Amino acid sequence: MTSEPSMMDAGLAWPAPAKLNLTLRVVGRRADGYHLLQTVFQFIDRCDRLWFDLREDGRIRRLNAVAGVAEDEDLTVRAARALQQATGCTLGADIRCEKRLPMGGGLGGGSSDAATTLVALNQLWGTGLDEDALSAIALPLGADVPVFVRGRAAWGEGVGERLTPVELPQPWYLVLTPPCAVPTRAVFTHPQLTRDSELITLADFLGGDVRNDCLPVVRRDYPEVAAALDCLSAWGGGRLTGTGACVFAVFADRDSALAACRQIPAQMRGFVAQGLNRSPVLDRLDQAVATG
Ligand SMILES: C[C@@](CO)(OP(=O)(O)O)[C@H](O)COP(=O)(O)OP(=O)(O)OC[C@H]1O[C@@H](n2ccc(N)nc2=O)[C@H](O)[C@@H]1O
Ligand SMILES: Nc1ncnc2c1ncn2[C@@H]1O[C@H](COP(=O)(O)OP(=O)(O)O)[C@@H](O)[C@H]1O
Repeated sequence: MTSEPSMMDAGLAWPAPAKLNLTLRVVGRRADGYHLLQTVFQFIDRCDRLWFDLREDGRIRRLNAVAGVAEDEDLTVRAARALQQATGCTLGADIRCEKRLPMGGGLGGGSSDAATTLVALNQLWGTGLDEDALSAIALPLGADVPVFVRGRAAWGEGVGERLTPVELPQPWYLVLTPPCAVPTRAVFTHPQLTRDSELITLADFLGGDVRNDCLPVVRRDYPEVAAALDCLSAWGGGRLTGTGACVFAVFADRDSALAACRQIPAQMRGFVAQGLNRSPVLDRLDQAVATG
């Protein structure tokens, strides 16, 4: 079990934070198969880290390997190319990404890497797109990418692109990372997935209406996730983020989260992190703007 070091340790890196879905209701399905959701996104201070070196020759290269992800499929590379295409920018970049967030974990790491690439290169290339324009490029890369571009905790509707910023408490979370990946697509194509949850309002969520419609099918098909959920039963029960595999419990302060963390069986992996209503990528952008 680990706790996140301060962002001050990140040097010149650009952070790509994880998100948690504090609730996730599947309320319908579009003609193209995408599901309509009601969800609440909050960031946590656990991040991938990215570095960008500009190139004059227009090439986009990924310098690190990512297990199972070819360079051309990497969301950082796709994001950079999408920004080039949208703006006609002739500059390129060498991209290095230190992966710290599990893939297929429901923490949105790949989506966050893509968003950080858009935000960083828009600044470093001087392409000058505003947040709305960047979000429009973000959405085709993944339903989760716009919330990371906007960088504010949000009530999300549609496929997750209709975002209303929300100010939430910023508690501490114990996040368990079961040793399995749950592909988002596998959950959304599951015949037993609930797809007709009643619509609620943000006020209902704030009043305690919290659920994740993906949980029953994920719990049943992934015993590693079920074990992690059971581990958190002593702390009010585990909750699933996104389509999983990661699960979390909520704590009022860091010490209680760390104390719970110490009681988790040694073979169970996880970490303690704080909820954030503002993404650290916005602070890094401010810093880049201030230093030119
Ligand atoms: C479910 C959520 C909740 O935050 O998170 P994750 O568990 O993936 O982190 C997201 O909506 C995921 O967003 P993201 O991971 O960007 O998904 P995408 O790449 O756009 O879609 C992956 C696949 O999931 C399905 N999909 C995704 C989103 C959605 N609203 N309806 C869907 O049916 C589609 O089949 C799509 O081919
Ligand atoms: N830079 C990247 N980091 C993580 N995953 C990536 C990346 N580029 C592409 N992917 C693909 O996106 C998938 C979803 O990754 P991720 O966003 O981390 O999980 P989730 O959608 O469950 O939150 C991965 O399984 C991988 O195939």
